Amino acid sequence: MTLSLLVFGSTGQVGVELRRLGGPDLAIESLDRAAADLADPEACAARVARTGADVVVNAAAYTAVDRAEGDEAAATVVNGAAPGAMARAAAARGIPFLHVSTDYVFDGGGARPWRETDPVAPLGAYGRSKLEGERRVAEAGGPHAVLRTAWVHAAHGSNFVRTMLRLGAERDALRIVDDQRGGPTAAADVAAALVAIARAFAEGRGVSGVFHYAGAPTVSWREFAEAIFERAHWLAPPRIEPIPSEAYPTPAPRPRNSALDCGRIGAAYGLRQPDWRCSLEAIMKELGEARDGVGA
Ligand SMILES: NC(=O)C1=CN([C@@H]2O[C@H](COP(=O)(O)OP(=O)(O)OC[C@H]3O[C@@H](n4cnc5c(N)ncnc54)[C@H](OP(=O)(O)O)[C@@H]3O)[C@@H](O)[C@H]2O)C=CC1
Ligand SMILES: Cc1cn([C@H]2C[C@H](O)[C@@H](COP(=O)(O)OP(=O)(O)O[C@H]3O[C@@H](C)C(=O)[C@@H](O)[C@H]3O)O2)c(=O)[nH]c1=O
Ligand SMILES: [Mg+2]
Repeated sequence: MTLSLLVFGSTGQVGVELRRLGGPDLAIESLDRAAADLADPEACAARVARTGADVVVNAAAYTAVDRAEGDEAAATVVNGAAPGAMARAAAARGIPFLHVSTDYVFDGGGARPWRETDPVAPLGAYGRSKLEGERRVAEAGGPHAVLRTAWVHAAHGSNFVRTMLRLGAERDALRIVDDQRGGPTAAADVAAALVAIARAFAEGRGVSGVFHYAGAPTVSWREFAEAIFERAHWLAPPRIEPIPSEAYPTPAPRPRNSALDCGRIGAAYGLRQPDWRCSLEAIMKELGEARDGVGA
């Protein structure tokens, strides 16, 4: 059976990877900012209200963590009010609404991976705005899934992998935070999980709720940076100096422990934590081939 998705956020990391999954079994209509601006929640809701798609997926968000500190009202419209309005429109049609959220809803305390039942306490405006979205999506009352993921990266877009490769080419040494730990997650793996959940809903096997889904093993940003440079064969790797968070001040504090326990999504949907090292191989291959002009 062909599954049809209406996707908001076609130009983002997850949006691009969702489009790549389209094919005979998966029809994807995706909307960019010009087609659906989440700064206008009612316009987005109206778009949902007239869709013929089986499932709506929101991959759009205000993701500039530091910028959100000085722009919280706008971030909260995009990350809170808009998903809420879209989810209510989906609920009115009886179609499932899939939404993506973040590890930054947690305060980063403790050392064990966070469960969906653990208390949330965001440290900054981005996390607060995303939490608002989670709550409004649940309150809409329709079939829904909120996928909390972390440290999303891809061969395209704005992410830590591309930042490291850019800085690594410019400098001999990098100072990287070593006391924030999490699960790097490839956008392609997030997209595949969203499609699996959408298919489950279409087949009557959907389970509503919040689900954690992040890559394994858990590492620090410093360890992730080293793994990136190990695979960037075209670069002379920079020296990496491990630093504490205090040595890298940012407008928004980041959680120290943002590891996510992904047991619930395994039980509900049979989805296992992806090994980010395998996914990173594919991303580095894509970046290497782009450099070599393969496929250009
Ligand atoms: N990046 C990460 O590390 C993580 C992301 N997430 C969540 O995953 C989801 C996908 O993130 P990711 O793919 O990384 O996002 P990106 O930062 O790569 O892209 C954001 C997307 O949202 C769109 N967008 C932003 N503002 C608006 C707006 N006002 N109207 C319409 N579209 C808008 C952007 O469009 P444009 O190109 O026009 O700017 C772009 O398509 C988000 O919900 C995010 O919160 C969760 C954990 C980690
Ligand atoms: C560039 C750089 C960053 N860092 C640190 C800062 C920060 O703690 C960490 C990662 O930097 P970033 O700016 O990529 O991180 P950030 O934008 O906070 O990434 C987050 O984005 C949002 C959207 C999410 O939802 C989160 O899951 C998470 O992926 O690395 C260094 O220590 N040295 C450096 O040279
Ligand atoms: Mg960032």
